[in-house]
Amino acid sequence: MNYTKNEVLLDVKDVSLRYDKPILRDINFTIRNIVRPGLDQGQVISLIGRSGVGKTQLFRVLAGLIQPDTGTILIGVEQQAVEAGQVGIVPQNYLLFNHRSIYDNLRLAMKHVTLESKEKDALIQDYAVKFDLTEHLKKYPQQLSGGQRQRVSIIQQVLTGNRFILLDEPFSGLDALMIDKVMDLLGRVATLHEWNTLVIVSHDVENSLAISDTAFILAREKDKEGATITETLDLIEMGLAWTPGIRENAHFQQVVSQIKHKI
Ligand SMILES: Nc1ncnc2c1ncn2[C@@H]1O[C@H](COP(=O)(O)OP(=O)(O)OP(=O)(O)O)[C@@H](O)[C@H]1O
Repeated sequence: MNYTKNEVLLDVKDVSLRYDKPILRDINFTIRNIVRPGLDQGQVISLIGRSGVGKTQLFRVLAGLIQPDTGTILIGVEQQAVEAGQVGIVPQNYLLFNHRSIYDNLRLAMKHVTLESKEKDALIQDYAVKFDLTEHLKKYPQQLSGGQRQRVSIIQQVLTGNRFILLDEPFSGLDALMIDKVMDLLGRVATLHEWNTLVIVSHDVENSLAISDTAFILAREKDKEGATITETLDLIEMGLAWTPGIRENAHFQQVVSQIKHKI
């Protein structure tokens, strides 16, 4: 596979968080800009851990929504400390306004984008065609299925212009067909711009690994409190990244089963 990993896009250093007990401990990882000749290849990273391990807290820290007790999160090529609003978030209960149409929801997402009104409209129409939403633009969120709402929610974050998008459990509550659709969508979002970086927080080992170039396993170590990164999987080096149909691959299934035993 012909690629290089260049500048740092996300640097998480010594992050810890505690409430009445330690939740996150010594979280350290770096995401670099992957460059593939002839492609706008973005980054897709998974943080995988079992229920209750601290994924949602890490999600909130990475999004700048809560301050960790120690550590720093630097984002973008400029490596600035993360602040709420700089990172697109797709939480489990998608953030859509129910009293506004899908078009208006998307339009609202572009509030701070410096484009003329006509250009914003053209961009929405363009994304709607690209991502199968044209027939839904006039509808209201409640008239859409969960999977369709999720697609709108992801596109909404793309339209804000944020290069980083954090997704909390993007596969939960979706049937197999919808999972394939969201995988396809995420893969396409990741190739819209080389700096686009998707960070998936999930307990779903198989689907998370299938879409990622890198995965970090979040778990508790024996006799230690608080979750930390216990393993890093470089799926590119393992020959398991960027391959459609990878879930059928025997080596991939072996890796999935090993990770399921470790979390
Ligand atoms: N405000 C809080 N005060 C005290 N403890 C909290 C608070 N919020 C979360 N916790 C604890 O932090 C731990 C991690 O919670 P978190 O929601 O991050 O887990 P999770 O991995 O996202 O789980 P799930 O997949 O089930 O949502 C849990 O033990 C939880 O009880």
